Amino acid sequence: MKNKTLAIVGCGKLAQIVADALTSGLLPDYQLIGTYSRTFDKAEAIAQHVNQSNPGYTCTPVRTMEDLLAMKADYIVEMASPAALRDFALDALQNGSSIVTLSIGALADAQFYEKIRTTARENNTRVHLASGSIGGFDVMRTISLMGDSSASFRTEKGPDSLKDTSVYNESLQTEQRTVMEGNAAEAIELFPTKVNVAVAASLATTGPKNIDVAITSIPGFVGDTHRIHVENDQAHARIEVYGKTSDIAGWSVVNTLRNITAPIVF
Ligand SMILES: NC(=O)C1=CN([C@@H]2O[C@H](COP(=O)(O)OP(=O)(O)OC[C@H]3O[C@@H](n4cnc5c(N)ncnc54)[C@H](OP(=O)(O)O)[C@@H]3O)[C@@H](O)[C@H]2O)C=CC1
Ligand SMILES: O=C([O-])CC(=O)C(=O)O
Repeated sequence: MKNKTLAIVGCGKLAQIVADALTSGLLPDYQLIGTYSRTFDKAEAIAQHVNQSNPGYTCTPVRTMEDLLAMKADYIVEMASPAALRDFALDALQNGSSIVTLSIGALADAQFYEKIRTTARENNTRVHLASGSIGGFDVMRTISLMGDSSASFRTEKGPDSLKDTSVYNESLQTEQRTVMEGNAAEAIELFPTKVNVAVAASLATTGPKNIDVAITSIPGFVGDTHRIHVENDQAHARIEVYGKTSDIAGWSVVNTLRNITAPIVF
């Protein structure tokens, strides 16, 4: 039975994975009621896709964020960018919509994080951080809860995925190089849409300014490998996730939505 309403912000590649999960029956508890994207045609394409797959289904593409908020969906799935999450999240939470987000980088800003936390609590809404291209939040949180811990985050990627960034130059096509070293707050500043995972791991462990982050470019490498290491004097965990594409991040949204309504929760 469809007892939760859903809206999507950001109708790109990963939104298509969620739309396909809806039409293939993997999200039976949700009714997609609205879509919004910077480019209206993309919001329309996702809405048409779900409407056509199920006669009688009504998902409405909208032209503004205000129109989407007015739908008061139970859950808004954000798959646009950290900047987009910053723009609408507080209004959505005040308006009674909970959020499932992939653009966790926005929460590296401690003041924004705190505003989100208090607004969600005051309005009885929640923000679900999808595991995205990593995972293991449970063990990261558990070890961090136990007491003094340290955490590191290492990413290996191919040079092509850095092409639209300030660290890119042609020499990366032939030379392996660590293009960024610092913490997660610095990483998301340098790569505003590409290292949500580093911020997510930091929030689950020692915080954006206290996790040691390095990003290495490897010639010819396809996809991303993320390695997280968290430890205290009692426990020690290593999490390694390889994604050939970012599809795993779209699927993690499907998994998060299923967990929200599941009788047995992982
Ligand atoms: N946590 C994680 O592991 C991961 C997180 N991500 C996050 O997910 C986001 C989406 O990824 P992906 O689907 O691959 O990217 P795409 O570029 O394919 O899709 C993003 C869509 O969002 C739209 N959009 C961008 N900004 C806004 C805005 N302010 N308001 C409304 N719509 C907007 C885009 O614009 P338009 O409609 O004009 O095309 C585009 O259609 C990434 O930007 C990143 O922040 C991605 C991968 C992994
Ligand atoms: O897909 C990935 O490997 C990571 C990514 O884009 C992000 O964290 O935003």
